[in-house]
Amino acid sequence: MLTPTVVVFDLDGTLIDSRGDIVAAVNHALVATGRAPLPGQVIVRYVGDGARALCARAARLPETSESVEDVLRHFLDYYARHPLDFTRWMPGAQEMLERLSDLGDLALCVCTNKPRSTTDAVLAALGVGARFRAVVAGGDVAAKKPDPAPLLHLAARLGVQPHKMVMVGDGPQDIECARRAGARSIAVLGGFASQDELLDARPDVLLRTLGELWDVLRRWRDATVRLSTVR
Ligand SMILES: O=C(O)COP(=O)(O)O
Repeated sequence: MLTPTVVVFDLDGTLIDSRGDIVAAVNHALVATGRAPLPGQVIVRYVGDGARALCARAARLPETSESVEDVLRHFLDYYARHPLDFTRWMPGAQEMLERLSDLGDLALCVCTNKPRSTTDAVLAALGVGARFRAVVAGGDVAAKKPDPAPLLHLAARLGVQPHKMVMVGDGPQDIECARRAGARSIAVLGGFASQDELLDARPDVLLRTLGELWDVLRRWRDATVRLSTVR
């Protein structure tokens, strides 16, 4: 087993708790297009497959319907203006990012299905854009997670083999994307997916919070050092 050199984070539900802002933006879009707002706990169940899928599910439209465009436009416009009204770091996320950045020899990246405009707005508002070597957002490549394409795109951009990457995420989309790309996967509880959904996705490791990530990476690193000494 090789030590990972690239740690790729999912954004929504993994690094940030963005539920409040997503719900506010969806409800703004629903009302602006003449629809009734939905309870927050209904909307959060629709998150994970990108903004178009989210808007379509909330507006009860097929994703291919042209009417989704209107809802999506209102959603994106509102979210770009309100990226951080309610959004907070997930437990342990900010400290873990700082600790891993200080290590210096790991490339940190983001791979999110969130659209590029809202991803940029949120990372800029949090003041952490510069911590990431690369960010791939929804729409940057043709397919979204769970397709392996976004992660393979990152691997090519960084010039690393996918098996040297680890994808850290709160959704089955993240785990499947990692497996299909040939990367390792770490699931974190507390985000948008339930524990059962995450277990069904068969991650390599399941964490309660991001605070536990350090130990996992250290153990992989120690195991690699021991193996190379044996050889
Ligand atoms: O916007 C989404 O659908 C989910 O975004 P994520 O990939 O960062 O979880």
